[in-house]
Amino acid sequence: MGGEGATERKSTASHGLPLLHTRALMRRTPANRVFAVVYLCVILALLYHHFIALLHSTSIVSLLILLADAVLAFMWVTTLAFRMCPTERQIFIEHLEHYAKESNYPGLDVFICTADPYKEPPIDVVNTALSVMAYDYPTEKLSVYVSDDGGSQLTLFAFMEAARFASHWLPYCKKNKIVERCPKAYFASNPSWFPETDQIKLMYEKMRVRVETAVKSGIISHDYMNSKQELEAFSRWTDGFTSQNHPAVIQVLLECGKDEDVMGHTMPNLVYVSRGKSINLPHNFKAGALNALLRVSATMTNAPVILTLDSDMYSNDPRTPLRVLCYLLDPSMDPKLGYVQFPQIFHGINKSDIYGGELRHVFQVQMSGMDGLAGPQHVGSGGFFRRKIFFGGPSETPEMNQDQLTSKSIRSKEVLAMAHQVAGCNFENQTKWGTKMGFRYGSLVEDLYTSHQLQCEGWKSINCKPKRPAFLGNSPLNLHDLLNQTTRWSVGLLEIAFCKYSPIIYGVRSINLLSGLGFAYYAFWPFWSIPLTIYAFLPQLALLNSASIFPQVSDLWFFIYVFLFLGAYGQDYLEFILSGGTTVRWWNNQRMWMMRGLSSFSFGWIEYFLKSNGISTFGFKVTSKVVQEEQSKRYKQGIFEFGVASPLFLPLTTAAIINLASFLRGIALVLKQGRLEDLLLQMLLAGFGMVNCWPIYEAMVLRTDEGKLPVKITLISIVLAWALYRLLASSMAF
Ligand SMILES: O=c1ccn([C@@H]2O[C@H](COP(=O)(O)OP(=O)(O)O[C@H]3O[C@H](CO)[C@@H](O)[C@H](O)[C@H]3O)[C@@H](O)[C@H]2O)c(=O)[nH]1
Ligand SMILES: [Mn+2]
Repeated sequence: MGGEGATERKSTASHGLPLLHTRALMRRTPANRVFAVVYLCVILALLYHHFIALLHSTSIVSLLILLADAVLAFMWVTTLAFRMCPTERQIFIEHLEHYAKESNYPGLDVFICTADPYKEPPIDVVNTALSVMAYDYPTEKLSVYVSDDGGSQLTLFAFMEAARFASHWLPYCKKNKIVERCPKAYFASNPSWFPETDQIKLMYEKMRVRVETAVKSGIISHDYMNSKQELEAFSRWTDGFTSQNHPAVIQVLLECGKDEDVMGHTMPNLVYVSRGKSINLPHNFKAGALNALLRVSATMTNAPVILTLDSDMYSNDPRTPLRVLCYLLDPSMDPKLGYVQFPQIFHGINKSDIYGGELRHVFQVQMSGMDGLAGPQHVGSGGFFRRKIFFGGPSETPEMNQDQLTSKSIRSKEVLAMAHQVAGCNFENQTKWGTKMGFRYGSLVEDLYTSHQLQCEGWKSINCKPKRPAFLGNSPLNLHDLLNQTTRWSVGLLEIAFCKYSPIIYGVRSINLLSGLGFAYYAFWPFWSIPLTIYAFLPQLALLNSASIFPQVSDLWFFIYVFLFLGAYGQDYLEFILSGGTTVRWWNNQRMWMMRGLSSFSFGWIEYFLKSNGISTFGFKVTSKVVQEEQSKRYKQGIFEFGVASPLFLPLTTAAIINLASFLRGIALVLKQGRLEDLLLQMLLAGFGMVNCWPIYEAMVLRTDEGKLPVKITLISIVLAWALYRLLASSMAF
């Protein structure tokens, strides 16, 4: 919301220099606070009503409804974190020159993670790397480290190609002041033409074809190797080498001060790292990869500032590091500031965002809310950290000494030997890595888990939300991938909710009450499945059995229900729209919230129990960034993609059938017995469910394309729906 906040009038800081940044509470804050008080009173009244009703007669139905409403009330309380102090900030990059010369800028080490050359095409990872290598930042201060958890020669090969192309691309961008520095995005955007444009485009295309051909065929032609050194690099893929079991491979592809671009300027460092892995040792997924990079980079450049990026999150603005400096170089900044977080913003999402993939609430609304407290959580990508925050709390960590770094070449034997040692699979044994140091182990959602613990140690963070997105990434463009991703998150979030650092116990005490609640909101995300499942099935099953379970229209409590529903939905809608969203996207977003609730969150619970009891090992399944053409066509048209016979769809289809059947039954009851008064709420609910389920009915009966719902799933869910109906009818629940 540009300009919503009343920005501070003051234009100079107390030391007389022009301000680097300002902050202000959003204008909606007082309204949010008043509404919260009113809403809280109504929630309490409803819970009191339930409680009294329970004293008179206890049934499974009344207990379940109480449970659902209690969880809803709890989740509402946690959202206070986002609504009490929503904050906006402004940055003045043009004032930076008053504070520091370029030569005094801190070093910046960029970490890019990739894990699978078939799900994350190496050419895309290369694009991400090129986009940050071309940052408007002093080149000698910039290093890019790529972590390849797939341990793949294909990725190394792609980066050798990238290093060569970079020597043309970087000077081209800087000379022509290109804003779009991710080559793929640049060439797709119909760029303005410069004398060298055609030539550069041809080079890019050649590189792309070589890399893609290598990935397709699995063969890396030696004809492309320019030096003996490059050839030798591949000799480390010996016979026993697998992605899960191999020694560390580190290859310096570009060295600052040694390698030059075609104009004779130095290049930034570019280092390929595939940390050592052993099938007998846990590797802790992305958190493990990032910790290996923390150590490897410490042996080489040890920059005081670190940027983490996912393989698909390319830079969309070359001046992003300067924005961060506006905070880090401000002498009046709170020394506890540990990291600056940019929201994740996605490209390629269809107009109506059918899968709610933009996560607008998280990135555009809630992070601004947390910004007014101790600061937003880290979201895995687009976080600029002070390196020292990974080594202790703000009071324990002095500024790191940069002089200890030798001036040795990062290609020297000593440095490389050290780097290989710290990237080995055994290095972390009996150390504090993952517990007190680096990214923390113990949750599949390592970003939330780590940032929560960092804030508990006293570190603070800032949300940076420039108009032009700093980074652009991929969101799953297929329903099954999206539900799988949410299931993984659910497992990781429950690991946080139930660990000894649970935000609801530890966080609320260590950070502050509201921030703790904000972290709890995410950790307890899978809890949405409880009220959503109850409200998607119970009133409808009661309706099928002709039983009324809600107050009559003439009853005051009827209006309480209506107020609570409209109040929550209305506020949610307003926040979505005020942050720049559209009504259609909001509608789809709430639909996906229900779908996630019924499917992913519930499966997340199951996986979590299996995992925590040692029955199964649920790992980090990387989301695929490749989509088939037909699928992508349907996605662009806004058609839901089912296609596979996945159990993840079963709760959705079963709910769709039950809501439809109960709505029809309700109509019959109204027509035959005139029972609109006592069944209205249930009918409204079933009707609302039906409208939301429309794409499911379509996929069940109307569609013939590959993305329709497999008949098997429809049949199983009919049986399930029937069984549920019979079960409840016979259990005398009503
Ligand atoms: O063993 C692994 C698994 C994954 N990754 C990397 O982790 C990143 C995120 O993986 P992705 O499959 O894209 O997961 P998402 O669910 O899309 O990621 C979101 O959720 C993750 C936590 O679950 C965060 O780490 C991410 O930053 C956040 O974007 C990618 O760059 C992967 O290469 C690894 O490096 N090693
Ligand atoms: Mn991702």
